[in-house]
Amino acid sequence: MASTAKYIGTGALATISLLACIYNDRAVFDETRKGIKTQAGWPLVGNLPILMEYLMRIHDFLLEGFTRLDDLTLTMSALGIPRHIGTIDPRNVEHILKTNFENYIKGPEFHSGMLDLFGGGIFNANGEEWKYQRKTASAIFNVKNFRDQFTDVFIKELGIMQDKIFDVVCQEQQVVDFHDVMFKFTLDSFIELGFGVELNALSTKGKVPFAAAFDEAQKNTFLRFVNPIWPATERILSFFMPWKSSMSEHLEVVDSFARNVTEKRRVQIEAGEVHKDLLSRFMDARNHKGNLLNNDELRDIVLNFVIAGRDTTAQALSWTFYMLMCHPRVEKKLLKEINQYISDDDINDSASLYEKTKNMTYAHAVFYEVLRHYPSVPLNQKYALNDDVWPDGTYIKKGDYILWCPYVQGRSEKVWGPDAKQFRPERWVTPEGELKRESQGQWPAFHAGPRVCLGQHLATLEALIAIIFLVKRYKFTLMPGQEITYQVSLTLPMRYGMKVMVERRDKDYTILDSFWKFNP
Ligand code: HEM
Repeated sequence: MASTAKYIGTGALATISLLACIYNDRAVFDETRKGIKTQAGWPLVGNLPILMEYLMRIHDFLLEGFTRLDDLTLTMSALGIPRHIGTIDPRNVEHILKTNFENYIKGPEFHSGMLDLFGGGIFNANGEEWKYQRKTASAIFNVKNFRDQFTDVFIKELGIMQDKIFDVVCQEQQVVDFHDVMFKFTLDSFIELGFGVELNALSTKGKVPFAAAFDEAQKNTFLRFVNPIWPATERILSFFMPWKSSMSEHLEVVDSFARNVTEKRRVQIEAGEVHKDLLSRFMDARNHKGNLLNNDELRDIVLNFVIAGRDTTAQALSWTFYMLMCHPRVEKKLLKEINQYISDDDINDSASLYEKTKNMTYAHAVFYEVLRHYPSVPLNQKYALNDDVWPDGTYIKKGDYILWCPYVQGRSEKVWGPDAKQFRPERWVTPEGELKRESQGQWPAFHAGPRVCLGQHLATLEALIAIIFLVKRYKFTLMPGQEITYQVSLTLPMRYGMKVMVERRDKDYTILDSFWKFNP
């Protein structure tokens, strides 16, 4: 008996050693990919350990990888994770998203990890299921709505932000989490625009339960992409850490929020109310099978549009103010442009504000430069349906997962030149003073091609109006001693928020002086 066990043990060891010799830099049974620079890993497990080690700063880990291998396309193999080929080459990105977009879909791994939170909603859908959602939603993103309705809502919510938060913080010389305020602003604005619900997050102390659960659910969803055994891990975590809310508890909270939104609307419709927003369009629409949408489908629509409308813009605004606080030269130049274009009367006049904002070159340049450094979707993935050859000659096989990395791309000197890491909005302005747009392949902050962000003009308008309003009225200063970094998630939130001190620009005393007397 003992000798049988010994034979089995020796055989197993010999097999593992042999496999380790063959697969000495990659996951077991993974083939090498000729012609693609490869990040070498450990025998048998490939890059899995290093991925786990650097998970919480994955975007910088990838940036270091691309810089070290000195190439715009690379691959790595990791045990349990399908083969991924990553690129930051603008020509390849353009090819994947535009020229040959039909070959690249949201893959099965993406789909299953996202399913719990996003269901069959637009971010997780392919083919006809995606098409009907895109078409239905497109109808509300028109100039008339932008000019007449959206700007009004943004101004109203900014007024609440001013009265309930920033003016109070100024007066009471408190510190406030700017990131949290931006999330409340975009949540209130989008829930009202899209679904006709007044959530009043800006008037609520602390985090709204829906928002807290939604953030955690998104973080867990991202972690599923780098954890091949996530179903087991999530179950084990909830067993051993019962005091921590589990993924299913977070999902319950977001689920009931989304279902309440549609239920409320059904009651309103029965009472004879007429609505013409995103929700009403989807309630009247037919899905890809020709049926009216059921409650599950409507739940997915609501949640997909909340992530689209709330998170991305709140994050972009937060990173914008972080950059402004770190670059006083840019802030000064932006304030000059704002004061040149926008009078105090314009601030409350939607039509005038909308028209004037469109012509503010430097404000746009600041926003684009922020999205180059901090793209709200920092990393993205698709799945190749068929073999393909990218413009740089990379051979893609049917079934490969491909990645493009806007965070890495924006900071790459090979893509943006030697000053890539500098925050310099001037790069977006031509010598004639016109706004310069780079190709979508070079700057895919809003994606590109048929699946380009549907809300890019809405987001830009919302962000610019908020920037104008806030920069004109307040001077923000970073609370010292805090770490500002990103949270690894599907989008790019700030991991610990961003604490700021606030002064009104129209006051002739500085609150910061007195603040420091109390907090030396
Ligand atoms: C700064 C703000 C924003 C940024 C940077 C941004 C960026 C993006 C990106 C990168 C995608 C592609 C995601 C993917 O499928 O992989 C996307 C898709 C989308 N975005 Fe935005 N977005 C922003 C704001 C908004 C807003 C305010 C809305 C309003 C509803 C919106 C609606 C959408 C929709 C519906 C899609 C899916 C398009 C499709 O698959 O056909 N976005 N966005």
